[in-house]
Amino acid sequence: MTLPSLGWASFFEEQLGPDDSGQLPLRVATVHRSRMTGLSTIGTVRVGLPAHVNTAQFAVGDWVLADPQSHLLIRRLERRSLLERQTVGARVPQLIAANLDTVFIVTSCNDDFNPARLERYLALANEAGTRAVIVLTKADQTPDPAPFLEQAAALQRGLEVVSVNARSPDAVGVLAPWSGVGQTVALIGSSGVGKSTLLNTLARKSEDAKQATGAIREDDAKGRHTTTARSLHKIETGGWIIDTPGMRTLHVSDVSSGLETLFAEITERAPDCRFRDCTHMHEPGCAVQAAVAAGELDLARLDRWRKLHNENLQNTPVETGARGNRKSGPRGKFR
Ligand SMILES: Nc1nc2c(ncn2[C@@H]2O[C@H](COP(=O)(O)OP(=O)(O)OP(=O)(O)O)[C@@H](O)[C@H]2O)c(=O)[nH]1
Ligand SMILES: [Zn+2]
Repeated sequence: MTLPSLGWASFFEEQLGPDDSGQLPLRVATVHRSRMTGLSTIGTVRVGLPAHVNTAQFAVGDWVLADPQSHLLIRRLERRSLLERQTVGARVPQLIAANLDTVFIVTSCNDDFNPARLERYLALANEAGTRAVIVLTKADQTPDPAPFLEQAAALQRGLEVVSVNARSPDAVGVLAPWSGVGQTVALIGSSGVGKSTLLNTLARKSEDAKQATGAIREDDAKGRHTTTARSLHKIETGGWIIDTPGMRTLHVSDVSSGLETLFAEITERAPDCRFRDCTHMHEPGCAVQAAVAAGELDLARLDRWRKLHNENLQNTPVETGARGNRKSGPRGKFR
């Protein structure tokens, strides 16, 4: 395996200083409570963790530098993208996957299809700094997937949407544009939509994937449950795929820029409203309501935007500085 085939790019190379020469770059492949494994040019290795290091600070897909002999962790490189989510009661967000090029938001051509839920996933993917693709599974179980494709495509400007039978090898070809050598994707979506099935179809025929997952399983042989852990799998077409645990409830917080991208047709109109703090509900001179009245904007979509926008405001921590100045933490994808 070469570093570029593992997703290494100039973005990471540029972070190396003179002191880093000779150190071993590793791509984090699995993260457990007290253990991490990484992939490198030499295969799968267990990453040595210094005493003060908590594995919760790492995500599958991270790039780290390690000592070439002992494999002891030296430092993590800056991330190009980071998919994370806030879970109820947790102080810090849960890291889902790092350095992704694409998130496959998986849903199926049946009752699971739910625009409001897909919008939540889209907000998360946008905020992570990755491209989102909607993958509609179970296309073989509906007489016509076209209405699902059409509805999904309307959820965000320029959004790419594909439909597949996740059990068919044809899915590999359909998803190939995002699964080539050096590309990394993550799967997110509700339980039962076909994420595991898709993963198996995409990763099955690759000998490398068998080796990587085989080696990791061996490491876990002493009765530890590893099925819920996320891991990096090799795709037949050369890329890497990260499975994520099913998300039952998905609350949004800290996704303001993700929502702006998602609801561009609403947020772009706001500057034309008469009042700067217009809520687009009943104010005079509201450009958004005018668009609804003119039939250019779907009222249901505006309602869903408001719900997510309010939920995000409510859940996003705002530090209050001296004299009550509102001050938020640093945002953006470089963390
Ligand atoms: N016919 C058909 N069945 C599918 C397709 N995708 C998934 N299935 C079936 O749907 C069921 C659920 O698929 P899974 O892959 O387990 O779903 P999941 O998203 O991984 O679910 P969790 O592991 O609970 O998150 C399985 O019985 C699959 O065989 C598809 O495209 N076509
Ligand atoms: Zn308005």
